[in-house]
Order: sequence, then structure tokens, then C-alpha cells
Amino acid sequence: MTATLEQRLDAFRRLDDAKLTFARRDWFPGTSGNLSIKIQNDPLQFAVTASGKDKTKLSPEDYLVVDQDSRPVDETTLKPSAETLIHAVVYKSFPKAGACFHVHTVWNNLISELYFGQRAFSIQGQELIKGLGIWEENARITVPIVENFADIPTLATEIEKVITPEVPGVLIRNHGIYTWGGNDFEAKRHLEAFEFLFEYHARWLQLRQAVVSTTTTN
Ligand SMILES: CSCCC(=O)C(=O)COP(=O)(O)O
Ligand SMILES: [Zn+2]
Repeated sequence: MTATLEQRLDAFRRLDDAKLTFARRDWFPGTSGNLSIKIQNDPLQFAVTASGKDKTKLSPEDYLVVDQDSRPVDETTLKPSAETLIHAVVYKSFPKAGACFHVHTVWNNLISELYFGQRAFSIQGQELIKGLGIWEENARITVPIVENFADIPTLATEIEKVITPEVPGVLIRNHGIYTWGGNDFEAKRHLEAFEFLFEYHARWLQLRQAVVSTTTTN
């Protein structure tokens, strides 16, 4: 069965909301980023941003619906995001995922490079970890980091190997983050929590370095 017009329009409207919210935060520099919302599981169909668009704007040609092979379901001149395969990997790995968001920010890029040697970024004891749906006392999270392969099927395969149901995100080295959730509300909350944790940690390292320099030079 294919997605109904009503289901498509609902997904497109939700994508508009998420896109404009993230655009106001400058989370789509240089047309980067892509967003998707799942419409159905069996067979998999999801609405995804068209490739190369200015994601700070709305137009009637912003989204299209693709299938489990990342191919457009309808006849269209629009090209799905170049990274659609990654969205498909997320939906296939986690059938409960209902939305998947990808942004490039300075903070997620800095963290991905700083911790690439360990192939993971860990952080503990931060209240915003609860924003990822993890409520245990003094929780520690580990976000996997993969190399930024130019070949998207290779990148998608690497992502498939490291993503886990415990932590809803993966960093791509000097590229950005993919995060997901049961629906668009949850995926947005996860993205905001991740970005807070990355920025906090990077700023904390800077501040600590500044304090160490001041105390050793005085
Ligand atoms: C100019 S950003 C390079 C491609 C990228 O990483 C991205 O997120 C946007 O690609 P899309 O095809 O989804 O526009
Ligand atoms: Zn990207």
C-alpha cells in the first residue's frame, strides 16, 4: 500500500515546522542537513527533504516520498537527499523510529573531530541526558562517531554497524549528527539535547583550559 495524500501532507507540514525551527538556529549552513518523517513501515515509505535546497526557505518542492530503497515513490523531478540511505538505515534498524533529523553545526563537528580517535564521545551526569529519554541516576551516554566516507552506501553501512537503541544518535566526523525518535517531537528533543551536550562539553574544555593557563601563568 502506498501513502495517502493526507499522510503525505501531514508529514510535509511537520517537516516544514522542524525545518523552520532548525533554520532559525542556523543549523542548515550552506544547504546542509536533511530531515525525514516516516509515513509507514510495511513497506517502508518516508517523506524526506529534496537534495540541495536552501533549507531556510519553504517551497512547494521541498519534500518527496521514498521507499525502502530510497527511490521516489511517485514520478517526480525532485531528487531525494543525497543522504537518504542513512535515513533508510535508521528506519530499518529501529522500526519504532518515526522521524530522523540531520544537521551540521560547529559544535557537533568539533566534538566529532576531537573524539574521533576513540570513535565515540561519552558524557555523564548532565541533566539534558534526560532529553534523550535516559532517566537513570548519573547516566553516562556514548555517542558513536564514524568516518565521513564520501561514498554514501559505505557511510550508511558504517552507521548501521554502530547505532544502538540505547542512544538515538550518531556523529559523522567533521560532518554532522543524525538523530531519530519515535516521532518528530521526540527526534527534535533528542537533537536539542545532543546539541546542548556538545556545546556544553566543548565550552567546558575551553574554560578549563583558560583557567589552567591563568593559574599557571600567575
Ligand atoms: C552542502 S552540504 C553537503 C551534503 C550534506 O552533507 C547534506 O547534509 C545535505 O545534502 P542534501 O543532499 O540532503 O541536500
Ligand atoms: Zn550532511
